[in-house]
Amino acid sequence: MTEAIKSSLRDSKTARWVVLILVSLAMLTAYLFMEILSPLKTMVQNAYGWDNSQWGIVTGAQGYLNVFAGMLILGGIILDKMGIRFTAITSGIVMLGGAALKYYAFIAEPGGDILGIPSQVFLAASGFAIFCVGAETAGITVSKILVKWFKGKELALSMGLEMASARLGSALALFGSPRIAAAMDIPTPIMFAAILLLVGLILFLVYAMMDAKYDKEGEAVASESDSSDDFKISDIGHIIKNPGFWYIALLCLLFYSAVFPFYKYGPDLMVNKYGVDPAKAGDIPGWLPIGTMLLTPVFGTLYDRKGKGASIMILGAILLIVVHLIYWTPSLDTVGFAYLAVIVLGIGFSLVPSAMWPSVPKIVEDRYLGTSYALIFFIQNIGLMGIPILVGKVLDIMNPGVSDKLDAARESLKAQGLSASEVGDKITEMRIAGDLPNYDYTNTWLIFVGLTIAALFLAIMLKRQDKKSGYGLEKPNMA
Ligand SMILES: NCCCC[C@H](N)C(=O)NCC(=O)O
Repeated sequence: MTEAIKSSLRDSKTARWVVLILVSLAMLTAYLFMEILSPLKTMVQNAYGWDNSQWGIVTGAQGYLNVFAGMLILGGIILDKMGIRFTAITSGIVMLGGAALKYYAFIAEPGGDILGIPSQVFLAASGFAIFCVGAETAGITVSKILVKWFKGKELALSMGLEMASARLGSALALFGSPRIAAAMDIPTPIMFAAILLLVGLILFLVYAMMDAKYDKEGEAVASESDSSDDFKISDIGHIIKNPGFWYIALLCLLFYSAVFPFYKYGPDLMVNKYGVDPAKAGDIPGWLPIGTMLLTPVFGTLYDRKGKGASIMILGAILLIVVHLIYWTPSLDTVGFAYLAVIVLGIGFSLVPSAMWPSVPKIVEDRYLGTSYALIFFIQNIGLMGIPILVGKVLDIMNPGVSDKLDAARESLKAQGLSASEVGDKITEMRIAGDLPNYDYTNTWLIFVGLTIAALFLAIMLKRQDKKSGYGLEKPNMA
């Protein structure tokens, strides 16, 4: 390896793998924190008395700064202007800062209101919004890192493995978080995840040292200054004139809105509809990222070799409709159906991204690629913000009085001097025993059904546009 380092760090397979491991593990910690609260919805509501709208405010915080303050776009510009090392380390620090604020909201249990929102909800949402700025920026930075080190080598493989590692982070959060919370208390898994983010930041620092060494060799200058991946405001005008871009960006919005918010509400659906123990609420949704880790590279290879990208997206959207119809249908209320649906969701959630992301370069010119991905993520974040908020609001409207009954029980337990954790446990017991009501998700779940039907419509439109414009989405990627 020493010889290889002397010739060029990038030429060393070992060095490339070290880079891949460093950034993949850093992204694992980011995705882990992203979902650390998701499987705790039932517990959080039982312990702190949040209604569903407040849950939506916190889990939808992903987009507040990324969309409204344009931080995702700014992150892209910073990446291009300040470079990979600065952006990777800064995004690590931003994620950690946001995570610390979110942890504070749970450990300090601040009383009172901020801007008419309970302080705990406001601070948890603010922390998550800040964290998500760092996480999205880290995501685009890592893509650029992989291009820098793997272009012309094992690029697709490296991207697939990095994504698999990120998915593992989501799975660990979904399986682990409720167990830790049940054994200790709600703030503890959040604290563990924040500590892991610190490890992620250290990994970015180690990477920065390797990157600096590589840049010193001079070879990287040409590679990093390859402007095809850069974000440029002036490119936006060209991109938005392309109808194919709109079909794929809107498909991305609808499709991801039907999947990522499932992490935020799926565990609570498992408790309320399927009677799952809240300490295992994330177990069934947790199979989704595990399934996608295995299947996405398989479908990616299929697309590379056989093509049919637009058809794959149509099939993925159809599967998603089936999934959400299963979760919606009131009579399909046994755990077997919940597992069946999550398996089908795993297949759908592997099919669509494996065809969607590699299709973008077929629709937009290479020189607009960096800007296009940033814009697609920007549009996607509108859904990742709006859908959790909408679902929470509709769930409250569809379940009049349920939150009030839970509140009344909580107040009387608090008056007996019980801590938030003890109150939460007691409320959970009473809900399991049927002494307190559960939330009925039936009507609310139609939002997800509607999103997937709209996604199917867009996938069909994309295929038609492909025929018209000759993007080559149905053609293999490999010659
Ligand atoms: N809850 C994770 C949000 C990640 C959003 C990110 N912009 C993204 O789409 N990444 C690709 C993926 O499939 O995770």
